[in-house]
Amino acid sequence: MTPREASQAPLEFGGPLGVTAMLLLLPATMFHLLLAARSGPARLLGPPAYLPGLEELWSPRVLLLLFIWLGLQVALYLLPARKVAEGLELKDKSRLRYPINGFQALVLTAVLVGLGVSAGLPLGALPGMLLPMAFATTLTSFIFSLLLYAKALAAPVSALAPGGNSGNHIYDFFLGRELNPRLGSFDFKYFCELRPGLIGWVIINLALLMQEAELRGSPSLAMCLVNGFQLLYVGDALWYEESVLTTMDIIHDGFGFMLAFGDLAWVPFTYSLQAQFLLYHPQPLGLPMALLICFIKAIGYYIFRGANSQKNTFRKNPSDPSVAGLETIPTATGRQLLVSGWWGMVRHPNYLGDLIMALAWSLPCGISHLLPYFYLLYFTALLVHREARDEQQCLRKYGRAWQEYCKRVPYRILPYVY
Ligand SMILES: NC(=O)C1=CN([C@@H]2O[C@H](COP(=O)(O)OP(=O)(O)OC[C@H]3O[C@@H](n4cnc5c(N)ncnc54)[C@H](OP(=O)(O)O)[C@@H]3O)[C@@H](O)[C@H]2O)C=CC1
Ligand SMILES: CC(C)=CCC[C@@H](C)[C@H]1CC=C2C3=C(CC[C@@]21C)[C@@]1(C)CC[C@H](O)C(C)(C)[C@@H]1CC3
Repeated sequence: MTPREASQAPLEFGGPLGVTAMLLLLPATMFHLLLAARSGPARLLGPPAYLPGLEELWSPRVLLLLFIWLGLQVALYLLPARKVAEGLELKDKSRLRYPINGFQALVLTAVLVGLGVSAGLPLGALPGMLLPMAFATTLTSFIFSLLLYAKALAAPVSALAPGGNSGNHIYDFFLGRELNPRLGSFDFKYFCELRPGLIGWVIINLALLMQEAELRGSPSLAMCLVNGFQLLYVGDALWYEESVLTTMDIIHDGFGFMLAFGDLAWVPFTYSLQAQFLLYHPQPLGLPMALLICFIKAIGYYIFRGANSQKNTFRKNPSDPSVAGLETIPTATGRQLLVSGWWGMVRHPNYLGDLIMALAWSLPCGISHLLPYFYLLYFTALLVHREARDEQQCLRKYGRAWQEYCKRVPYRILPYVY
């Protein structure tokens, strides 16, 4: 790219040095967590009990399994959809079209896995394959991101993301140069964000539950709660699939290593950490505590769903009766900002609900180890950073109206605290 073409967008994630560190640290952290979960002490901090050799990580059979999985999800994505949604307007004033059939893909995957298991598919063997599977997925994400980078070299300037075109190769490879890389109508980012990793996560959880039942006669209450809560989260994401079209990932971020690795490897292998931990470290959980945890999950889900649906309904149709009575601030762009309802409580009520749910996912693992709380810690850091990125974008987009909103709603995520 010539310097003239390089975008002037401010560098994020600590610039080239920061993203180089993340390129190495993210996969290293994922493998550390996988090893720690199966080790006796299950320490989050401190060195792993051992370092696996290449023969433990590399398996052509597992790579083939991964490709079968990706192929299956591509096939389900290509099935006729109940609806085709339009994305937000792009720089060149066009709108992309997206199939809405993610929930259907989840149900069909469940049916296929169910049929497979009843025909003797050894799903309980999956937990023993997590290390080589994570290795194959990391390698695939890396090669995939290189291909995306190469593809973006031929993309028109209007197709590039605002952030991933600094001219620094490593930085742009990490953030992603092209906003919506596609092959025909197949959208790589949209597909990866919601399908193979997210559905793979619940399949890994289920495999861990089945393995626990094989080892101990029946699945534990803690394992059932973790499975149920995370299945609800994934089911919700796919049921409300259309709302992903207005997230930062789709409308702002390019598709590079961060999202490719995040979607395909990080989500299934680290988000299943609580279930991995429970397989190797069974935790007693009484009914009263289980009910309390369900209550916490329900509060988190109520806030998360309420806030996301309220904003999505408002953005789609501000005169919808469920949002028409809410107080708003007009902006110079013609759009309005909500200042009452969920979005009048804090500036990111959906993050608050998501964090409360994250707590409920860890609590069934007891309080003897820090490891199952990794997701809560990582997610807090991710959302605090994401919130700061979003606020900068909103300030650029809405100027004074955003400043007025910040004055009216002073707290970001947690009322009276942050
Ligand atoms: N589990 C996980 O790993 C992750 C989960 N998430 C979840 O994904 C969901 C989406 O998050 P994300 O994409 O970060 O952002 P949001 O859904 O919070 O969207 C932010 C956008 O909403 C609009 N907005 C902000 N304030 C208002 C307001 N007062 N009134 C109307 N519109 C407003 C602005 O866009 P505009 O005005 O242009 O519409 C802003 O850019 C969240 O629930 C989050 O918790 C996110 C990251 C990771
Ligand atoms: C540290 C690292 C590897 C960064 C990459 C971050 C990604 C893992 C996340 C960025 C935004 C995400 C979203 C979801 C999953 C995690 C990633 C990809 C999401 C699909 C989870 C389900 C939710 O309901 C959601 C659809 C709102 C959400 C969208 C953002």
